[in-house]
Amino acid sequence: MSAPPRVLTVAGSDSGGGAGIQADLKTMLALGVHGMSVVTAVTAQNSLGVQGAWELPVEAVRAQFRSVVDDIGVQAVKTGMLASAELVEAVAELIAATDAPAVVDPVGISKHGDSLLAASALESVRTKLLPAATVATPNLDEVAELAGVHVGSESDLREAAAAVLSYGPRWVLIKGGHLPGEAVDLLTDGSEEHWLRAPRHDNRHTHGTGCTLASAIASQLAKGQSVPQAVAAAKEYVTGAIAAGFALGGGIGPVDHGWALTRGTRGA
Ligand SMILES: Nc1ncnc2c1ncn2[C@@H]1O[C@H](COP(=O)(O)OP(=O)(O)OP(=O)(O)O)[C@@H](O)[C@H]1O
Ligand SMILES: Cc1ncc(CO)c(N)n1
Repeated sequence: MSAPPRVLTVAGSDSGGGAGIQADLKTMLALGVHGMSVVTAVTAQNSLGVQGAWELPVEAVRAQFRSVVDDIGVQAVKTGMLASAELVEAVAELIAATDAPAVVDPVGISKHGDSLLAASALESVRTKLLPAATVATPNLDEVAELAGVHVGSESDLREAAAAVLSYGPRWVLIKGGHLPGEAVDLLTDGSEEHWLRAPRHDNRHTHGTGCTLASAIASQLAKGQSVPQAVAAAKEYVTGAIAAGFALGGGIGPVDHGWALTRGTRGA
């Protein structure tokens, strides 16, 4: 049997299983690629928030990356929580030296407002990580932090995209998920523009949406799709996962990564 496309996530572990490395690997399984991981940090996390976070040494991150790339090879890379300036710079160097496309989710804070990136790392994200990205996928808080653009409505998304593109990613996907109304995102490379729209699901169980979307894009790129095709397919997948999100613990539950695999199989 031929091997499936291989996708590598470079991200933090979420002990609750809804975001981070765990969301990435589940998404990759659901989309038919072989998922692999470089762990950058370990978080103690659940539906209520982040109770603790510990970074791995930069050497451990480099070694994991080299082990995967030198032997197994990758068709796409996704980055998520990178925690510190030192890790951001090391990962930026590693992905810039790899031929595979890189989807960079510039994770800043969790849905509960817990910081997952040191303030001192923002400049390295702007000058080292974003230039190495094939697609950068900031949410509205990350656009404000990185580029100083405050998006209050859909009409501000173009300005936000232009500001992020000025740091050098090939494409940017601005996620308008935090705006009221339709869930609208803008994908552009500065010449083409693609507006992605989905109905807003009135479901508070949205832990892991951003990680899931970025991993889905990387999975579709690894299968050989173009960036606009990969983003459209990923948007469809994350919308289904949000619609099926479920309550766990006492706070915000996860999206359902397996929604398309398990329909009708969750009974007794
Ligand atoms: N309630 C919702 N209904 C439908 N789509 C949504 C909803 N909330 C977010 N989305 C979509 O989910 C995707 C992820 O966007 P979002 O803005 O939630 O990412 P994020 O803030 O980075 O997530 P995370 O919580 O993982 O950091 C986008 O395509 C967005 O439009
Ligand atoms: C480890 C990790 N990465 C990313 C997110 C995104 O919010 C999170 N909550 N936790």
